[in-house]
Amino acid sequence: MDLDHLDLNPRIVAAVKAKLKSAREVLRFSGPDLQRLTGLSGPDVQHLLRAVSSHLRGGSVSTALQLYRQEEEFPEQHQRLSLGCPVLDGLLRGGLPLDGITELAGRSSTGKTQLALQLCLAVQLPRQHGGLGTGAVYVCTEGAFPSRRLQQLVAQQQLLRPDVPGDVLGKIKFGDQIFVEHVADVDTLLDCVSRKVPVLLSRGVARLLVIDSVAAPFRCEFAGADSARRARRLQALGAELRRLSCAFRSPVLCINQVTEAVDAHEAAGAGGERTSPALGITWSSQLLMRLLMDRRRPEEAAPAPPSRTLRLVFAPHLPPWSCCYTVTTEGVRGTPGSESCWMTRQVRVSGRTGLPT
Ligand SMILES: Nc1ncnc2c1ncn2[C@@H]1O[C@H](COP(=O)(O)OP(=O)(O)OP(=O)(O)O)[C@@H](O)[C@H]1O
Repeated sequence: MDLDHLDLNPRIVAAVKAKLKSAREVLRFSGPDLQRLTGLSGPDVQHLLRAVSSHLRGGSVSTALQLYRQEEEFPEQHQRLSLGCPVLDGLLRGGLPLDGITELAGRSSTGKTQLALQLCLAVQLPRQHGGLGTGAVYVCTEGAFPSRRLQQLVAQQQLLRPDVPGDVLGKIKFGDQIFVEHVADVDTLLDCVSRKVPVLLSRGVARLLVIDSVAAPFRCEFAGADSARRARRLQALGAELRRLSCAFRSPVLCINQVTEAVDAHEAAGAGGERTSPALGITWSSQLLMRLLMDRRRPEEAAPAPPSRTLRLVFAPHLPPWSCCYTVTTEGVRGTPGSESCWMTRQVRVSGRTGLPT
């Protein structure tokens, strides 16, 4: 009997054993109830409760480092959705977190939609290959869903994913598990994420939500004077997306546009950044993680730097990194060996942030 192992006066143990069978049972009663039941005094009952709780807790406190190292014991908590590229997955420590909103921002033609489509295929793979074994919901707010490009990516899966056996890829009907919805305004978008998407997620037919793009309806609908109403709607959207993500342990990927500084003076005002994601601080505060894609135009700085770069702007669990990537017929791939910490580089170059190099 575990009551015998408690570090207590034998008199207290005997009184408890007369009425209860285990230490766990002790915690079902309040202090006064235990006094009535066992006939012990108030201080004796306090000793008893302290001894029982420390015995059941095991007497140890886990540090954050210990929890981090317990990855194998708690695989669910550490599960990620693979992006289908070992370089990008390595930088993201396995891929997208399942709880929270990830934003993928960038200029036009940087490859945001390409990466989102790649994720819609990756999510369908079994868990041992980095997927979640189910489909995706793709909400388009501007333009039509790129079905032809999706079919091309499906046909090229074997080349993009040589790590996945051909028979596993052959069995999956990739095109049948992507649920596409077109919405044109903020009301329809909110209605879609609060009524339609939960049905698909709750039935388990999808575990990834992509919104391409989140900025379009908000930019069209709200003029400058309407900023308070826009902020409220953005908060409502963010709250609903976070609720869905946490309730169904499903990553939410929101594609966002960027605003560009027109001259060096304006860029200096934005911390030296030429581009900044649209929708401002109200939207930024809804995010778990922000990724920024960039692509140099031919007319931009020579000697030519790498033409496409992906940057992790912020994430609570990751250092700030960037890497080069390519977009080919097969999909989006990080360039091996191109990874670097952009914050260190920025501090070295500008020396303005006050952080040590
Ligand atoms: N079949 C393909 N083969 C190779 N590269 C392709 C193919 N289709 C698209 N791309 C590349 O992807 C880029 C466009 O990517 P994508 O449509 O994802 O851009 P985006 O960032 O979503 O832009 P926007 O914000 O304008 O929608 C093109 O610049 C092109 O280089």
